[in-house]
Amino acid sequence: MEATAAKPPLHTLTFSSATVVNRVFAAVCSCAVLALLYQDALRALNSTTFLSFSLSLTFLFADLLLGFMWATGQCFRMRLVHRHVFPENLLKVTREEDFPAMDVFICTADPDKEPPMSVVNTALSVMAYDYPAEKLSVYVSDDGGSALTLFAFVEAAKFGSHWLPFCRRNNVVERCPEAYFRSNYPRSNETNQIKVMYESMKERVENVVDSGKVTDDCITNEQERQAFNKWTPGFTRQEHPTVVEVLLETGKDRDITGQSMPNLIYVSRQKNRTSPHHFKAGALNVLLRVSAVLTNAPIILTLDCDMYSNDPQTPYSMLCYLFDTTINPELGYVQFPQRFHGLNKGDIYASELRREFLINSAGLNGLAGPNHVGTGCFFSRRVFFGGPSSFVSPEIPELRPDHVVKKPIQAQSILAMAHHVADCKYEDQTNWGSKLGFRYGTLVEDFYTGYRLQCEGWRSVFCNPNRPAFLGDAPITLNDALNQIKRWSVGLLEVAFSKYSPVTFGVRAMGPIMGHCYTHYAFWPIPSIPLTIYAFLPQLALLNGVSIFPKVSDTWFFLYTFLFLGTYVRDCLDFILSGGTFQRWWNDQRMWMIRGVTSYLFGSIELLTNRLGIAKNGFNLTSKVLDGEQSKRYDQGTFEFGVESPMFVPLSTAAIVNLIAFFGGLVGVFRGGDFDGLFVQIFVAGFVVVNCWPIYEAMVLRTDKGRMPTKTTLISTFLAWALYTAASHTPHT
Ligand SMILES: O=c1ccn([C@@H]2O[C@H](COP(=O)(O)OP(=O)(O)O[C@H]3O[C@H](CO)[C@@H](O)[C@H](O)[C@H]3O)[C@@H](O)[C@H]2O)c(=O)[nH]1
Ligand SMILES: [Mn+2]
Repeated sequence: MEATAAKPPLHTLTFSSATVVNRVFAAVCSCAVLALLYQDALRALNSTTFLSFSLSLTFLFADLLLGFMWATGQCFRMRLVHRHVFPENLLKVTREEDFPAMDVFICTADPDKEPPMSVVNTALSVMAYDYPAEKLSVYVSDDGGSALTLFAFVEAAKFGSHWLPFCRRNNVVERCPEAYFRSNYPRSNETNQIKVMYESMKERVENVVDSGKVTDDCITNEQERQAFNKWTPGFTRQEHPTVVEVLLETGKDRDITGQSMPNLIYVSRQKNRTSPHHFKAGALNVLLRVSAVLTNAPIILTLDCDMYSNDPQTPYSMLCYLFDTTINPELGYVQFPQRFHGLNKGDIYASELRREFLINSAGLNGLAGPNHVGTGCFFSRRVFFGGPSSFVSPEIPELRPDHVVKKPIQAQSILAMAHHVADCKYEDQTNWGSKLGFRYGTLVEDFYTGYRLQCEGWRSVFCNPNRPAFLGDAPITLNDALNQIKRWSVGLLEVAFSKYSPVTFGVRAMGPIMGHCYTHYAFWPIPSIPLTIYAFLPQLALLNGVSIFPKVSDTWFFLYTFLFLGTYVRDCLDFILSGGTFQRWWNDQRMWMIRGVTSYLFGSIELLTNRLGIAKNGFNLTSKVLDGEQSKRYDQGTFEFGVESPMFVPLSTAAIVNLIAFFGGLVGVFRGGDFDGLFVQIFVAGFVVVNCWPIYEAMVLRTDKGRMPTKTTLISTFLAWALYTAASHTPHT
């Protein structure tokens, strides 16, 4: 200890005094929630009619679920800490020669939804890291099996030999070329030259992508020809052999100044229709094995194809945790948050997911560490082979994390082995996906894998520097945004209802606090039930003059007010104190309600149909293509409906029912109705109406292509009418 004390710190940890406030608040609110449930139960017991009995029971159930989500959500706030890293001290305690080697994994799956140029930009941004090039390898996994993507990378390798030295020489911070040229970069001869070079590469790539094939005149040498020859006529996305192309080899390939380039390797694993490929988790496991054979770096960085590096110094921050001797040897991964570029001012679709990606992750930082979010995460390779003290050996010694690669990556035997481990039958009868590597069985492989690693005893750290380490694309249409959340909902519920459910297995393995944090996420879509109930029932009752909540003059009314204000104000404060804006918070709470009757609901239904064996949906990629008109509307903060999505139906039905109920309720009260008894319902309907403004606009006022499709409006109006009719025929007594 004495010897290390003299060294400057790499990392500090301080406890936050907010923890005390959080605990007190949680205790007070818990009492209020219990009182609410008691009140619900009391009403059910005292009800005199069947209708009021079933209504009270329904609300008891809804409040129980909301209370459950609220309670598990408090676990994130039980031990707040601040961590700070000092990357500037790194070279004082260690030398660059001692940096560990690093393998970067970039996944892409479809050249139409994920433009190869954007994948290339991500790769270039990490190839240009301030990190010894001979220790850096970038692996690209192409699940789209596309010659177009390979072509883009052939071009990127050539451009990289200019780009990397350019960044170094000029100390460029934006090392993603597209972001650099978008920024206010200094204009000089040199920057103009590199820009011309970039633009011409971009044009070549985009021409090839538009034409859909790599023609002979695009190929410049024999090695390239051999690579593209693998795309024989029978080669399709679903059925093709493995392609491993070493595009750059460190030590051999040099940039224009003669410095070594990092390794750049294109991998498209073998696919056939009969073997399950397990989507991204499957792709990552292939990369784990291929990279083990080729380079076997002890550190692995995983990135989605759109998540480019926004800071060349990021590895330094990561190393501050890794080299800090005061940190647990059980540190398994360092997670950077998902952050996005191009969000509009109000972030109308709440794609920032501030609560999930920033607030909660920061909360977990004082516990066993944040959950894994699929991208921007530095892993120790060892975590994929069993717990800290229970090593699980892979089938062949070449894949062991301590295996040392002695041959150059282009050696015949090495490449042959790489092809072998990328075979689609390779995993049969092995532990891959269950005990080794990324775990299978859910559409949220990231969440599930991180969870299982933490259950095995690995810990993690959350690193959220002021300058975002990575930036990605967020969906710019409502339909895309809702579909993404729907996929997550299905995936999370798959975990929630599996034998490794956090409520049972997780709580046992990690203890109650961490276990309940994971429970909160696994059951993330559950508010769909209370939200759907609250979106329709009080309103339909209101239209029929039936009072279902306490009167304003009743003391229980204070409880409702306290809970509503308490949770809302609290949430808003959390949001703003973490750096968000009021407007974004408002849109965030709106999206929560919208998701409740769309993504969460459809996701839950989809899980149910999956389990019943009726249908099984795959991994629907989120589109990263920008349509000019859509982008424009998005930038103006206008909601994009446009397509006839089934999810829009319950959404607009709820919007219509609430509007009618609100005005119907007001009219009723003016005609001498029971204001005292109906106030809460009128308030709920009014609150929904205020939130639904963009929907009314899209249904009636707008004429652009992003308006609500007329068919959806008609169906929803009919459904609203049907609900109203059904409700008014329900016997009240
Ligand atoms: O069969 C597949 C499907 C997807 N991907 C890749 O997975 C990544 C994420 O896909 P995307 O459509 O962008 O989904 P998102 O919802 O934006 O991704 C979030 O959610 C996913 C789990 O649902 C995680 O894998 C991601 O890391 C996380 O960012 C992309 O790079 C894809 O290329 C594959 O490699 N193979
Ligand atoms: Mn994405």
